[in-house]
Amino acid sequence: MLLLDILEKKTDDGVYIIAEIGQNHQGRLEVAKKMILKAKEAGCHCVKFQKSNLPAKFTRSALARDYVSENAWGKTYGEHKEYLEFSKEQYQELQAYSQELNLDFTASAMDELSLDFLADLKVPFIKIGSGDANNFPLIKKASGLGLPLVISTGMQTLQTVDKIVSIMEDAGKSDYALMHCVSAYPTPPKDCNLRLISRLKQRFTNVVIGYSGHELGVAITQAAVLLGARIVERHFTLDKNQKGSDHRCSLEPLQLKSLIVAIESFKLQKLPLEAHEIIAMLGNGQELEEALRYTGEKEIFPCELPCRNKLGKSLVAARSLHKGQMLQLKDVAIKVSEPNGLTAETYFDIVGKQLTYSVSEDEPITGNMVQF
Ligand SMILES: CC(=O)N[C@H](C=O)[C@@H](O)[C@H](O)[C@H](O)COP(=O)(O)O
Ligand SMILES: C=C(OP(=O)(O)O)C(=O)O
Repeated sequence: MLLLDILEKKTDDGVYIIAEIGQNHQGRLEVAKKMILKAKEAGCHCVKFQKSNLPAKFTRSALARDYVSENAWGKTYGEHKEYLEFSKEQYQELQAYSQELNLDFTASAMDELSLDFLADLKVPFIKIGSGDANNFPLIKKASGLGLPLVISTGMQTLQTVDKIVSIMEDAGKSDYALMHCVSAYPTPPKDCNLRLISRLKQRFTNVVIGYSGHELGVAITQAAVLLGARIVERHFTLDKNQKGSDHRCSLEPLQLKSLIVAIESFKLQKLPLEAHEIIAMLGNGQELEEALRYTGEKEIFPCELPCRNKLGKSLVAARSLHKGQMLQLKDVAIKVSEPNGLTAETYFDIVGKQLTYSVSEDEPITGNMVQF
């Protein structure tokens, strides 16, 4: 598999291309199959889905909230997400179909139960999406499965990325990649911050760096490869005008194919190029200049806040907790919560701290509830 060859540094040739089908299948198995076929025809190496166990990923109130949106597939957010989830049998069917086409098949594991589900399915690698990049217990568990990992870093600080790398080091794991990602749909060119790819490569010299892009078009992703990204992930759609939150920033089959043809024409051994060389080569003017401008250290960008508020993970009570109690790890779960609680990266910081309020099971733990 090309991904393993890249992760094990056995080749400096080839960029591994992931078509992120995600939830662009509209909840329909036959659409998902058609997308797999089209991704193969476009020249992708892998098709990827998103796997959630809803009560494990979301709190009850996050699932019960009204989802008033033109992209909603249900009245509540829970009904919407349920509509978009495939069953185990459907996953097996999609996996078998991808295997027939000689295409890697995987999904992002959006909670610990989904991680077990994907490991049982024997996927070739596990994707950890940006929403879980600060979910350290999930990442720790993933690092112990003996499967390669591709970890996105949208909506996170450099400190969080450092922590991911230290979890990998503690697990003795080298077959993993970090993806530069900005979680805004679509990401404006000025927020793409592509130079962070070079920054990540300098800081983590032994780690393969990739790019998971949410911008419009293909030029910025080509630039990411010219900066040295060895794995590319883009959302994929049969038609950008369909209902659904991700279609607009997705690539249609012809666009995806044009991206892959362009990447295949690059002389990878001569990379990375400097920003001015990339602009001269791709000639895409202002958008590319904006995307290649260094706008500072890796941090949570303002354009990512809507996504972080909606899908970022919080600390919640794993059981009923009482005022005065000293918190232990087993008391705390990590979920998307409505409203948000303390962000997931504070998980290990709250051990041994005293609760100043009682909290019911599945309710968020907020900063004012803990004596720091
Ligand atoms: C951060 C993250 O998980 N992002 C994913 C991957 O990029 C997205 O596909 C979301 O699942 C999608 O945008 C959610 O849309 P809605 O809320 O309409 O189901
Ligand atoms: C959220 C995901 O990806 P990214 O953070 O790379 O957009 C995902 O793969 O589910």
